[in-house]
Amino acid sequence: MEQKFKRIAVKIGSNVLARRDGTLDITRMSALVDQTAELYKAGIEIILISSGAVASGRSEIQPQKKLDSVDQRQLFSAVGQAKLINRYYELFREHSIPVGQVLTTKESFATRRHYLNQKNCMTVMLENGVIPIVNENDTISVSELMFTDNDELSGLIASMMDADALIILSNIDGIYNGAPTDPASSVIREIGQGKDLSAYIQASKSSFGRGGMLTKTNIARKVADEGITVIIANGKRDHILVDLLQHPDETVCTRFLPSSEPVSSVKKWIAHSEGFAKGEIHINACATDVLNSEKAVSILPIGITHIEGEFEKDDIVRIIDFQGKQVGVGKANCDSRQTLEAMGKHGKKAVVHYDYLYIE
Ligand SMILES: Nc1ncnc2c1ncn2[C@@H]1O[C@H](COP(=O)(O)OP(=O)(O)O)[C@@H](O)[C@H]1O
Ligand SMILES: N[C@@H](CCC(=O)OP(=O)(O)O)C(=O)O
Repeated sequence: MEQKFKRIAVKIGSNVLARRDGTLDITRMSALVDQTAELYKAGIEIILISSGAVASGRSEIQPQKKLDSVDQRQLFSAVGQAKLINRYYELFREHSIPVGQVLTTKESFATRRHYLNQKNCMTVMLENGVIPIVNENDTISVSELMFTDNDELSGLIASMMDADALIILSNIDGIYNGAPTDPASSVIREIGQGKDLSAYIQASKSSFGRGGMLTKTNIARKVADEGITVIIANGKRDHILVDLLQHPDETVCTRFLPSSEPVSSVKKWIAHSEGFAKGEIHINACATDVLNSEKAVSILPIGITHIEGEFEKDDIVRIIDFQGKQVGVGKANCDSRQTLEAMGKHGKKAVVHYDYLYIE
């Protein structure tokens, strides 16, 4: 087998694992496990991000009274995740491959300490030949602080674990250049950097999914910009995983071409931490120009016009240009009070150092 990728993250969407009636499609799951085992035995390190907890719990339990959406998610995922991981455990055991469960929440990515702790957990699993099977801990996730869907989670995991590729398996062959149901539409096979896809994406999403194609494309672009190949393919197609790696040219999918410029590990974390930003740093036209140039520059007080919000040193802040457009995300080198004091002055230390600045 061609070994272009040494480490891959594979996201298996709810719709790949759920049948039309919401029950777990064991045949599909078993086929995907067989393929994962084949790749594993060929020496590829694999991290699975698997949805399906809510979908598999739904068919297991009939609530006594009508439940609101939060109660439903908590109840179904508590029951369903146990069922899901048990299935994976049994199916991988037939290949003598150990697996481990990693349940996480969005907040666990907020601080660098938590982030590195999770990274360490999965690194030690991979070093010991264990396949991590990751899902959101839906039982304790707070609605406002949930991942948009598991596409977002899979992007974070691929980035955190420095994967060479992220394969997102959905119930569709890739991104169509029109409505997927329109016979005139076809799958876009390759997407280069900076391509705007918004005109193609329909608001529709599949029956058990949470995010839809728009989140998939946004995440895919961001992750590819960090130098990771992203592939969107149909998890319901037989042999898809192995085909994608063995016969990439003949296998229908959408491939986001990765940036050739490497992004440091800490910048990857910052790039995905935007949701935790505590404040905004507004910069003037001159600072915007320098930031957009090829040069490696930090945000200095002289280029700052004003700030929004209160932040501490090491908090995540958004960088806003003179036209009000967000141009980046960074880790503050000082708190908001010190920034206000230094703002507009020459010869002061950087408010966001280049090493902790991710330009979009
Ligand atoms: N241009 C497009 N190309 C492909 N799929 C699209 C497009 N626009 C909208 N979609 C919808 O996105 C769905 C897949 O996203 P989603 O429901 O989030 O799946 P998953 O549960 O696998 O994450 C497809 O089933 C399709 O209905
Ligand atoms: N954590 C949830 C997955 C929710 C979700 O957004 O799934 P998906 O539509 O596959 O990205 C579950 O296991 O049911």
